[in-house]
Amino acid sequence: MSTAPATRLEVPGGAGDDVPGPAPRSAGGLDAHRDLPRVQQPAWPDAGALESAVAELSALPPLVFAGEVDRLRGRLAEAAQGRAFLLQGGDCAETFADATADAIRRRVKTVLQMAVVLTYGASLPVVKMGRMAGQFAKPRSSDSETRDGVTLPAYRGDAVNGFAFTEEARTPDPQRLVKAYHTAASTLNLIRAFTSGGFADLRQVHEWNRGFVGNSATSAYADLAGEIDRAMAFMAACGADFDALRSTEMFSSHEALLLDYERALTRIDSRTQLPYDVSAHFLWIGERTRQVDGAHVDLLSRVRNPVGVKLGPTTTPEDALALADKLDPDHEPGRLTFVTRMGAGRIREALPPLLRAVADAGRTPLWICDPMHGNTFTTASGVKTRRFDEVVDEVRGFFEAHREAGTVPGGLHIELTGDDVTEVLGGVEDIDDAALATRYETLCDPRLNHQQSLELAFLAADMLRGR
Ligand SMILES: O=C[C@H](O)[C@H](O)COP(=O)(O)O
Ligand SMILES: C=C(OP(=O)(O)O)C(=O)O
Ligand SMILES: [Mn+2]
Repeated sequence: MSTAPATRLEVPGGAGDDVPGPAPRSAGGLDAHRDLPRVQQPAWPDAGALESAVAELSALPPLVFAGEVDRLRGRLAEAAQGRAFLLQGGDCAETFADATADAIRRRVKTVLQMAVVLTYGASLPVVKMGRMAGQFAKPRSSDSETRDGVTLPAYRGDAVNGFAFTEEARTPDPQRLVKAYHTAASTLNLIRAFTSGGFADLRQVHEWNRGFVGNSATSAYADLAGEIDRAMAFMAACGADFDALRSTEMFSSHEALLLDYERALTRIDSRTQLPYDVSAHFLWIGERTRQVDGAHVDLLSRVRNPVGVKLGPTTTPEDALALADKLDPDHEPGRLTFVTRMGAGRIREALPPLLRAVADAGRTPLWICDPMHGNTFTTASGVKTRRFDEVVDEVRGFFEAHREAGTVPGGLHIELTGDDVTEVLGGVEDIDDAALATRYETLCDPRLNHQQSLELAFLAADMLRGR
C-alpha cells in the first residue's frame, strides 16, 4: 500500500493559532496501526483498487486546517472546565444522496436552534459540532445481513458499500472512499457558508425557536422561549451589536473507523511538523473499536486533533484510565473527550465509578453524554428505534451522576436530522409504533427529528440551569 505521499503533504496553519502543545506519543509511527488488530474494517475484494483509492486520497488537499483544529482543542478545554458546553449532532450515517443543500441546511438549522436554547440554559458559550461532513462509515454488530434466505455483506456506510440489498451494491468499493472525501468537502463548504454568511444570525435563529413553541403541543416550552425574548430585548436596549452575532463557528466530526481513509488524510502540519488528521476537526473512536492495544486507538494517539472515545456500560475504570493514558499521556487540556453511552437504565450506576476513578487520577477530560446508543431496541414488528423519554432520562442521569461526583457534565452527542422523520418513539408529536412506518428513512440508527431535537434542547436547558 502506498503511504509515503500522506506524510509528505503539508497542511497550512491558520493565522493567530494557539501555540501547539506537546508532541503526541510518536510522530513517527503513523503506520504502526497496520500491525495491530484492525477490527470493523471492510473486506475490500480488490487490494489494488484500494491502493489506488488511497493514493488518490493521499494527494487531495486537507478538508480542515490545523489551526482550526487547535482552536477547537482550546474550546473543548473550556467545556471540560465548565466554561462552555459542547453540542455535537447529526446523522447516524450520512449518505451521499442526502448531501443536498436543503437537507444540510435543515440539519445546520436544527443544531443552531438547539445551541441558542442551550446557551441560554447554560449561560455559557455552546461549541457547535456536526456529526457531519464525513460520517459515512458504520461499525456493525454483524458482518452480514440475511433477507428471505439471501445473505449479503452488511451495509457499512456509503464510504464502503451501497444500502440496496443486491450483491453488487453490498460489495465494498474503495472508490466510495474518494466519493466520501468529495461529499465531505462539499458539505463542509456549505456549512461554512451557512455559518458565516448570515444564516446563523441570532435574531433569526430565535425567531425559528418562537415558531417551535407557537402551538399548544409545545407551549410547555413557551416560558423559556419568552425568557430568551426578554434577554434579547435587554441586550438590544443595552446597545448590543447584533450584527456581530450574524455568524458563528461550527466544527466537523465523525467516527474514525476506516483506518485507510483516516491514515491517507493524516498530514504533517507545516507550522509544527506534527501530524493532524485533516478529514475533520474532531474524530472519535467507537464503542466497538476502543481496544486499548488496537489499531484505532494507536492511530488516533498519534494525531494532534482533539479525540473522543465512546464508553458503553461495560467500561471499567481501568479501561477508561488506560485509554486516557494512551490517548492523552500529557493531560493536555481539550485533548480527550469521553462520550458516555450507557443507556437510561444503567447510567446512574455505570457512570459514577468512571467519574470517580478518572477524577482520582487527576484527570479532567471533557465528559459528554450520548443518550442514543444505549437506548436502541427493535420493536415486535422489527423496527430499530429508541424512546424519546429514555433519551431524556439518560441525559438527566448524566447530569445527576456528575453533580454527585463533583465533575463537569460538558456536552451532548445526539443523532438527529432536520427533517420530520418518524424514527424515535414519543416526543411532542407522540410518535407511536404505527407512525414509525410513515417516514422511517435512516439507513442505520433512528434519529431525533427536528421537533424532538428542539424539545430535547429545551429540556436539557432546564437541566443545565440546575447544573
Ligand atoms: O451507529 C452505531 C452502530 O453502527 C449501530 O448502532 C450498529 O447497528 P447494528 O447493531 O444494527 O449493526
Ligand atoms: C457507532 C456509534 O456509536 P457507538 O460506537 O457508541 O455504538 C455511533 O455513534 O453511530
Ligand atoms: Mn448510530
